Amino acid sequence: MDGAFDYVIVGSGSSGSVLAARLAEAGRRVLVLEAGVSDRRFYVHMPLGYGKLFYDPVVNWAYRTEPDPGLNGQRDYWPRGKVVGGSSSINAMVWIRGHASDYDDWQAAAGSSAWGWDAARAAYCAIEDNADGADAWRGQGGPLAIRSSRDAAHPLVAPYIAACEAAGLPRNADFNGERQEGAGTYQLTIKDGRRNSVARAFLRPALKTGRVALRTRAQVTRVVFEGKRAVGVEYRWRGALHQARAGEVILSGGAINTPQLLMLSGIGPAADLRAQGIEVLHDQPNVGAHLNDHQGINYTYRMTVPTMNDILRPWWGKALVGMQYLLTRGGPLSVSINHGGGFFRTDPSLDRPNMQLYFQAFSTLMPRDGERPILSPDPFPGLSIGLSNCRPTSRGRIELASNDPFAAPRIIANAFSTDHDVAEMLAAVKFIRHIAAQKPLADLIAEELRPGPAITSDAALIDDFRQRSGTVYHPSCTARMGADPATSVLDVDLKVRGVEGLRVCDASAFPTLIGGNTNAPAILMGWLGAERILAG
Ligand SMILES: Cc1cc2nc3c(=O)[nH]c(=O)nc-3n(C[C@H](O)[C@H](O)[C@H](O)COP(=O)(O)OP(=O)(O)OC[C@H]3O[C@@H](n4cnc5c(N)ncnc54)[C@H](O)[C@@H]3O)c2cc1C
Repeated sequence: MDGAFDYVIVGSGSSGSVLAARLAEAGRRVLVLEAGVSDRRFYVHMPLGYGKLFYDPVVNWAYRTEPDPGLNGQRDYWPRGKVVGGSSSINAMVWIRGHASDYDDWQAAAGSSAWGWDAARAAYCAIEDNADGADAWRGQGGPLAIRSSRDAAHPLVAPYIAACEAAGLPRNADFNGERQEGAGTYQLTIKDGRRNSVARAFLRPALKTGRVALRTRAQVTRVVFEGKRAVGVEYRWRGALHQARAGEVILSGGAINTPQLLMLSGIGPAADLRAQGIEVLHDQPNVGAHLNDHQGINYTYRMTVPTMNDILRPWWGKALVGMQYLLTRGGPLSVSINHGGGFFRTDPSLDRPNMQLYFQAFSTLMPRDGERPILSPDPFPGLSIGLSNCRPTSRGRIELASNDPFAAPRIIANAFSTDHDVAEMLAAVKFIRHIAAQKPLADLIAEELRPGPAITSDAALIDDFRQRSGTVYHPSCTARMGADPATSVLDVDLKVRGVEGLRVCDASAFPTLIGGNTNAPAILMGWLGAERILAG
């Protein structure tokens, strides 16, 4: 497999698979090395298999953060896909582009319209095959099937949206349309009742061209350099170390593994590398820095009417929905866990939403440390209204814990480490209660279970979200792109500054965190990244 490739891409995730497909489409020969396993697994394809994948170490890096003072000293659990398709093969399938102005922020950081909203919008329209058809905002005919959860929505979604309206949040039929703010249902990367990962939509068709080779269970251990030029990678496959050479090396290992791999290859903060016994090739303090992630929390209610708990918990219900799924590819197992959602502002003077809502017509009162799968529904009718912040100001970092490439890096999340993030989350959780207090939803609620009616003061609410919140799985910016060499790792063409022949293309390259879920922007990164790479 050595020698004949124009590019070697490390990781087949949201960015890497799209990049591979686009480079192959342009006639280039690409080798994709993926540390994880094949995605040909039932629970990857069945949308509600999400819960089964959440803690499964076979398909999941299953990271733990360092004890986080902002989360009352707890170690948060950070799942990441370790499987073909990367995190797009284990995620909750919500398709959100983010706010248009997020891409103005990218343009400003990159100093180039190549990453601005006009470019992003055109790319999204080309990427999408939206079942609702094309309009000024949506695309149709692209490789990635998107469909709204509207038609399969649980009966409780309607009272939820009506309650949001009563709370002052208008109904919104398309969060990816002209206006992000409002309440409604999500668009999902689901096709014919099956998860539509990047493996399904991009990589598998690309493999058929014969210009892309994929090696699974192949974990890259370092980039191989001749002088300061990257000429290939070293990887472990079937118990032995191998080398793959290519014209260029592109790291698409995600926001945790890419900075780890850069540091293992001698690119990172010099003192930290030396402390691990790694020879410094290029001193780059921004590698692993600027870690940016969304924090989320659920408020959980006992209902007076049936929720999905009532059908998903009993054995006969499981059998029923299982049969329904196998026979028709429909029913509760064919949808995302997120039945509804929304975006709102905690302060009307803000110029864009700063909070995202998730409505789930079931409850799990999920424990933090995985003693129980998250889809083990509670033995009563329950539902959850969750939210996460859009643009937190807290910053964490990724550090090497050791120079062993098979050891997990240290994740220092630093959640809620700024007064800003605490204040806006406090305002946000109060708004959840405001929604739940509105008719017609309020009439269906028996009681608030978490945090519970005893938690009312600001101090108690803050302590509650420090205790119960956690990542919503969107770590980004740890090898970020930017026009300013003093504060970024990559130039506008995604090239790693200070060396030759090496680029990064994944969520670690985001200049700033997008206000919404990160699969769409990671796919966009692969799509637009291919254009930068093909331009030279
Ligand atoms: C549980 C969960 C739920 C989520 N829900 C949503 C959602 O509903 N909507 C949404 O938009 N986003 C969601 N996300 C986030 C979104 O999926 C990610 O932001 C996005 O997939 C990241 O893309 P990426 O290309 O940066 O990395 P990934 O997709 O994670 O890909 C990285 C790939 O590189 C491989 N790799 C890493 N290191 C190496 C190495 N050394 N050698 C070889 N291969 C390597 C990994 O195994 C992986 O396959 C969720 C994420 C998770 C984990």
